[in-house]
Amino acid sequence: MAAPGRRSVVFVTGNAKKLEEVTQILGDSSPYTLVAKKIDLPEYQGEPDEISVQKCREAARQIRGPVIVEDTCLCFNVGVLCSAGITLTPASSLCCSGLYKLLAGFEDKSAYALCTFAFSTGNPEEPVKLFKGQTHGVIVEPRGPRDFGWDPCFQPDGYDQTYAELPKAVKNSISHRYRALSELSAFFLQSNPTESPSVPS
Ligand SMILES: O=c1nc[nH]c2c1ncn2[C@H]1C[C@H](O)[C@@H](COP(=O)(O)OP(=O)(O)OP(=O)(O)O)O1
Ligand SMILES: [Mg+2]
Repeated sequence: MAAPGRRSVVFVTGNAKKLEEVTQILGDSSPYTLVAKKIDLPEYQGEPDEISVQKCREAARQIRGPVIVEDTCLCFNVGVLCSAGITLTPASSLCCSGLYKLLAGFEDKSAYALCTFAFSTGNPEEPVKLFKGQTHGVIVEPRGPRDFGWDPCFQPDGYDQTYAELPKAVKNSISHRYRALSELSAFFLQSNPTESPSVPS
């Protein structure tokens, strides 16, 4: 239930761990309330921006109103295979140890997690807005709990623990998702309340 005076917007995701983190990061002080809707959206292919726009348009079509989606990619910096780096979406197609082995032959184990939130007003004529966050790190042999995707094999720069080993509060204060959510929150804070997203409660 949305707090009085606070705007609500539907967040479409099929990933419970993602939703859990988003809820923790936003806390009580966020300028909007997310109303979660569990829908498995298609896994689009393409550049991260394109994927997010397509995903958001489809979510808006289904919800018929203002909607947010989020897409996360793990991007590798190995320049040898492809100058633009390789992007795997979704990372679930590769288990964590597979991910490490994939890079075994490469000296460059650097990578970054890229999170993109996409917002649609629900009007298909209006452009989808994107809000992005990146966290740089290295791919390591998996360490820590294996309950969230590639967390055990991503070690953020400046830390000697993987995302999976770090306390949740620490991951949530440096993560790709945290950074992208800061951008999204700034947008909602700035946006004119009369034009801001709202859904019937
Ligand atoms: O912080 C993260 N730490 C580790 N792994 C993560 C994280 N965030 C996403 N992931 C995994 C889940 C999925 O295997 C892939 C992204 O795919 P992605 O399409 O964004 O997520 P999803 O399909 O699970 O949920 P959704 O319904 O929101 O599309 O990377
Ligand atoms: Mg997905």
